[in-house]
Amino acid sequence: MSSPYKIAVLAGDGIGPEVMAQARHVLAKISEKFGPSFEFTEQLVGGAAIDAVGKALPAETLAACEASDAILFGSVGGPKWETLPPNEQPERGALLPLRKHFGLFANLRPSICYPSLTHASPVKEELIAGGFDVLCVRELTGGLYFGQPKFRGEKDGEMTAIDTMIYKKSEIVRIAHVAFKAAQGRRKQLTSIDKANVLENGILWRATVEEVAKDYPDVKLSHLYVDNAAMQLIKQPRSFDVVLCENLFGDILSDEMAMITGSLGMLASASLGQAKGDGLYFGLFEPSGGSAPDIAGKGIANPIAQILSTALLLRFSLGLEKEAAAIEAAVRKVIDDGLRTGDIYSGAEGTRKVNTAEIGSAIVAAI
Ligand SMILES: NC(=O)c1ccc[n+]([C@@H]2O[C@H](COP(=O)([O-])OP(=O)(O)OC[C@H]3O[C@@H](n4cnc5c(N)ncnc54)[C@H](O)[C@@H]3O)[C@@H](O)[C@H]2O)c1
Ligand SMILES: CC(C)[C@H](C(=O)O)[C@@H](O)C(=O)O
Ligand SMILES: [Mg+2]
Repeated sequence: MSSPYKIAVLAGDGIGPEVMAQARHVLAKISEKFGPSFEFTEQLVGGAAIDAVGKALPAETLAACEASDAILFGSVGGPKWETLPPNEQPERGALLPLRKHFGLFANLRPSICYPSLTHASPVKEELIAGGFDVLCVRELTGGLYFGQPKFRGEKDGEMTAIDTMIYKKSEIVRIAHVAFKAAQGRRKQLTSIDKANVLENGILWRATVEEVAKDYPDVKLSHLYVDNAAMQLIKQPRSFDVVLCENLFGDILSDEMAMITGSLGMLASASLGQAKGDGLYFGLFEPSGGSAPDIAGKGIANPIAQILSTALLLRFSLGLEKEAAAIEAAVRKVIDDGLRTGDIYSGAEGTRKVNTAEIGSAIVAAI
């Protein structure tokens, strides 16, 4: 793979376009400073696409993604489209089909609270003194999100809803390998999450992860039921390194991890398929949070999750490690310098409240 790299840009709805603008400034600076060039194709997705062409994932958008090296995604959804039939809504009509279409089964959500930001976390500061750094590895194309049958309607004389949780062993094996390999490159500790005391899925999940663990004797594996995990994350956040979850549990626990770092606006994510021959991955890179209708249009959203997702794109899909690291270092510097969007501003001494564009410009300048 070589420059110019092709990136499909799907900004979407709500704060999506606002934070995406800052990510684009960051990429422009990366080109200027380090040399790689990018070819962007901006495409409609989600509610914006419904409004423009009547479909959450237009064929043209999908074709542009297929012709790209990676997808940079903003966020989709919002109250405006909530009354549409479920399958036509932005999330189920665009985001889930994109994940499934490209086989993006591995969702990495690095949850990092910089030491200078611990005051913004709702957990007791002494519990994360020195920082918090946990990687959530979430299975993304299975479980309740996609299992069939799915049904909502009249059954046995009353309204009934059915969602089906299905995991094949092979799906658990491949995501477990991702998590163990990630742990090997970190603090060598893996916590696997399940509900094996109640769910058949949980029993298969735990037994399969135990089997895969034999290939990774250097990684210390432990298991937690998901309810206990939700509690332990608050009680002793620093006891975690890599956390492996099925799809729904990972969705929920990753928002919790994001709050430990101070805000959902800090949590980046990479959704990856199988590694290609060159060791790189086709992927979709997006903030873990949504379109934030409550703050959209005000220019105050935190663009850091989008900017850090862009760094993950450079690392995993393009192999531009030095450039990715430069973005991450710039974000850390700006946080250390005390700049804060409203979601991470607590009035602490030495900090200053800024808007989306101001923190974006500061990150560009720090690169
Ligand atoms: N990947 C995605 O596109 C994605 C992810 C999650 C939710 N959604 C959709 O977004 C819509 C709104 O969902 P929701 O309100 O439950 O979740 P949300 O993640 O949009 O917002 C939850 C809370 O976090 C805050 N927040 C999120 N991102 C922020 C940022 N960058 N800076 C500052 N604050 C931020 C919001 O202001 C809000 O208070 C729904 O339609 C939902 O389905 C989309
Ligand atoms: C919008 C929604 C479908 C999505 C999910 O549940 O996966 C989001 O919450 C996320 O965390 O990426
Ligand atoms: Mg979520």
